[in-house]
Amino acid sequence: MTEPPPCSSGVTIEVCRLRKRYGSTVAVDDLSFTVAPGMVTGFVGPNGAGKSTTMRIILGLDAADEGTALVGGRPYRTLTRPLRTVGALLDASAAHPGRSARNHLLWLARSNAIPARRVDEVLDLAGLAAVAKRTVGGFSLGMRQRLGIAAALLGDPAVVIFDEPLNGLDLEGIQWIRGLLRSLANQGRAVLISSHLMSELEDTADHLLVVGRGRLLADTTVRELVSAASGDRVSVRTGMRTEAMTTLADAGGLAAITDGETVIVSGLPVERVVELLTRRGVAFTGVSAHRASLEEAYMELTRDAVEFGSATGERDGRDAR
Ligand SMILES: Nc1ncnc2c1ncn2[C@@H]1O[C@H](COP(=O)(O)OP(=O)(O)OP(=O)(O)O)[C@@H](O)[C@H]1O
Repeated sequence: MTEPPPCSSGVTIEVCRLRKRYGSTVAVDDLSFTVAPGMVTGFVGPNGAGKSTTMRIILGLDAADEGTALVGGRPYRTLTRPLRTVGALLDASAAHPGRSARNHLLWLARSNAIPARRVDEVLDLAGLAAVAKRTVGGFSLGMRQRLGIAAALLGDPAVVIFDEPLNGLDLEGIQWIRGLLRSLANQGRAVLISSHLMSELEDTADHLLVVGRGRLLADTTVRELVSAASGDRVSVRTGMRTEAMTTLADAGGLAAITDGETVIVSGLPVERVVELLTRRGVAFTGVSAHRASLEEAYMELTRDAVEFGSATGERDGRDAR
């Protein structure tokens, strides 16, 4: 058995050996990670991977069966004025439809001893100043997301947690949230955002926590993840595919055709591929180290997670998307 990671306190979010079951469903399975300040950490995994459950446990909305989740070194439930430590957006519809945006934020502010002027600051920051007096019931999804984010930022927290903040937004809304996340991280805050789509996080997250079936599959940077999935493969553009494949296979490479003009070979460095093709007179228009897309890297990781579920007979099909 591997040693449990140290569960020290004092920094941002620390999740340590967390487990949660709902009946026979294992939602979170021995999950450990930390979320560092000054960067955007993407929490990504297929539907049903356990992201929301983990976030709910961190925020004291659900109890773990085992393990600990600390925010700023303490369990959420022991924070006296939680909005001043951690701001969260889990559900954009969690505001009373009959209240105005401003009143919704005012009661939240009062409950955490936050001065009323901060309400106007966050309304401004979220681009809602002009609609502050309108009732939330008439808000579009994008406006509700903005209100949820305004609420999360009320207490000027060092830690920010957003569950699927880009879900269902138009391009303008997505760009706004991306810029906001970047600036929150640049201000030194720890920012944790979830998504079931890797493509959403590609240009947004600095660090990635990839989960599948409640387990941590990767704790890595975008660059490391792509480089691990790219392997030592070399991509060759050539009109002489058969000759290229024979030449490279003769030299010990494992070659495969991917599309009309591309041969991917593994087991040979770029320089050796160029040398072999040149020596045998195989014409080519390009040779480069193959770079996997982030989506490919993600698919590779989460496919393994699905296979794991299938092998143990626990798969319920939700991960197969
Ligand atoms: N309150 C609950 N009761 C029973 N099962 C639950 C409950 N909450 C979550 N689950 C189950 O736990 C697993 C993890 O769900 P969770 O919502 O945490 O995943 P997720 O990664 O956030 O998925 P999504 O991307 O769809 O939001 C799923 O199999 C889900 O059906």
